[in-house]
Formats: sequence, structure tokens, C-alpha cells
Amino acid sequence: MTSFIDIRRALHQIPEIGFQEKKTQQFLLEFLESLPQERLTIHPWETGIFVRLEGYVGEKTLAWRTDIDALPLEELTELEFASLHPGAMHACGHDLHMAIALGVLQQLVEHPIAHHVIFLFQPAEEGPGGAEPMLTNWKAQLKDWMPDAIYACHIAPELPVGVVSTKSGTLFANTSELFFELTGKEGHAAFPHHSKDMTIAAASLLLQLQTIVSRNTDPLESAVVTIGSMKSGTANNIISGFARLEGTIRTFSSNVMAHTKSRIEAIARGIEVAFDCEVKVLYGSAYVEVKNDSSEYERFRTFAESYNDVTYHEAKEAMTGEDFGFFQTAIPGLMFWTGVDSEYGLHHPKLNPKEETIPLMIQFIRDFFHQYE
Ligand SMILES: CC(=O)N[C@@H](CCC[C@H](N)C(=O)O)C(=O)O
Repeated sequence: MTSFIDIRRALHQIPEIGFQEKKTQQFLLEFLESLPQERLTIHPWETGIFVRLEGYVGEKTLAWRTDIDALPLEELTELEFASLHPGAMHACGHDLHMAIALGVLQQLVEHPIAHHVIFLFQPAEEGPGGAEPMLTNWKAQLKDWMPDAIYACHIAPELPVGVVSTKSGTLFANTSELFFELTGKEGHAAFPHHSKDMTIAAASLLLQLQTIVSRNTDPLESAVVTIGSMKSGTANNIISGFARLEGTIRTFSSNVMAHTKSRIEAIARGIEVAFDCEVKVLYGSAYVEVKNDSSEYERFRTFAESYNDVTYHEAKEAMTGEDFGFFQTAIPGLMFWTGVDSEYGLHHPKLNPKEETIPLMIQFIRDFFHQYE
């Protein structure tokens, strides 16, 4: 019998970041090609894959989406199956998501259901975003494969194994990647007055950005401005003439997003004046909210509450981003959390999800699809 825990471990060892998931795609294709092919159609797209599994009636089409990319992060778990790729790690659980998706697919090949099911193996969820172009391709090239509903799950380190959790409406925030490039003038450490020090400018910018949420955002609204990376300079005795900051903005409304961006730009102009430098503000990829369809939510909750091996918890909104939201702009859909009980959270180099959730979710999702009317 296939061990999907072994599959997860094998995938864990070959993490690849967005749109570089070549080995991952190859691994997935080899697994898919090992299954009986009679009712399967496999359609690679970029570094991802669409798979259609024909149902025995085919009145409806359902879809299951998994993300397949990893994060640019050095793994520190010391697990025997730790990442073999320096500087990359499955620190957001996409290795578990893929193992679960493959397990459900194999179960539905072996135990067919009435409906067609499309499985999406989607690249670049962490960035720059694979869902939007994948959806565009789906609509243009595979429009007969458009489903009636789409589902996905995400691991939740803070929940015990066996807990599934979601809510109706907004589950995750809208996002915008945020970059700053500060250009001043290099110089000798001993002559600061002949240079324009971008380390000082970047530090000041970083601190001023913290006032946007605390001082400029309505306390009854929500926003996050996080700078995750700040790089400046090359040596202890050279004043840095260039700094780059990388971050992300999260909100629950387009108005708060627009207001946050306008404050960021105003602060950047102030830094230019204060430090006599150039500050470029650049926005990277942006994701829409994950908004769960109310009927799919009712269907899912009713099923989960009646299912013996899981416990249902009503979720709160989270400031996480997820490009699954793009699929939900075209297809009624639902995303839910599944507990993996890890001491370390998402995006932590020691994230160590409990693997028991893999067989449990394979069985749960298979049974959910089986009873879907
Ligand atoms: C589930 C999860 O952790 N998703 C990521 C999505 C990142 C989107 C984009 N690269 C950004 O940083 O804005 C997250 O960080 O929430």
C-alpha cells in the first residue's frame, strides 16, 4: 500500500520556490502516471499540473487544489528527511498538502465517485502567485473542465490533529508585496559627512512604517505592514549607499489597502527629504481575500460536524494571504484549516507538522467527495 507519509517526506526533501518546481512537478507526474490511466487526463501547466478524473455519472465537476511551492528559508528541524536544497524549505506545509491531494486522488481512482474531479497542483502560492494565471489558463484552454465547486485545505500548527476549522465569508486577508529601494551615496566609514548612509535611512523608514497601523489606521479596522527582509551595505567600514527592504501589506478591505499604501508613499517621500536620497516604493504581487462561499461552507460544516474522526471548530479571520482566493472569484469555493499540532508555526525553520493528519485528511476528503450531492 502506498505510504503518503513517505511521499510527504520525499517531497519535503526537494523544496522549490515559486515557478521553479521542476523536480516537484516531475515527482508528481511520476506518481500520477503510476495510477490506472483509464479515467485520468493529465495536463501539465508551467511547473504545475491539472488532472481530470472522470466520474461515473459526471453531472457535476468538483475541484481540489493543492499548492506545491516552498519558501526561501534554511531548514533547522534536523529531521532525517530534512530539505536537501540549501536555502529552501517546505515551511508552510505544501508537502503535506501535496501528499493529501495525491492520496485523495488515488482513493478516488480506486473508489470512483459520480462527479468528475479536477485536481490542481498549483505553483507559486508563496509568490509571485500561480493561482491567477492558472485560472486564466483553465478558462481559456480547459473550459469544459470548469467545476461547480472548488476546495482546498491548509495546515494549522496551532490546532490538534483531527480538528478542521473554517468560516463562511472572509477567511484570509488581501495582500500586497511591498519593496523599497533606497539609493544614497557610498563612502568611507570615517567620513559620514561625505556620504548618504542608506542603513540609517532604512532603519528610520522601518520605524516610521510601524506608525501606519498604530496611528493612521482606524482602530476598528485591521492592517498589517511587515518588513521581513532588510539588506544594506557590504562591509563594516563602508557606509552603505543602497538598501533594500522587502515586506507585505495585509488588510480586509480595498479602502484600508489604498490608505495604507498612500501612507507608505508619504513616509517614503519624507525619508527622501530627511536623508537626501532616492526611495523607490514598489508593489509586487497582490492577492484577493479568501472568501468562502456560504453554501459550500454549510455543506462542509454539516459534514465535518457529523464525521466521527474529526472535530469541527469555527475559525476566525486570519491575516494570512492565499491566492486560492482567485479561484473563488470564479468558482464557489471553500478553504479550511487542518490541525497538525506543531510547536513551531508556519514559515518557521523548525516547523514540524504531525504527519497523522495526512491519512486522516485523505480519508475525510475522500468521504466528503463521496457524499457530495
Ligand atoms: C498561507 C501563507 O502563508 N501564504 C503566504 C502568501 C504570501 C503572499 C505574498 N508573497 C505576500 O507576502 O504578500 C502568506 O505570507 O500569508
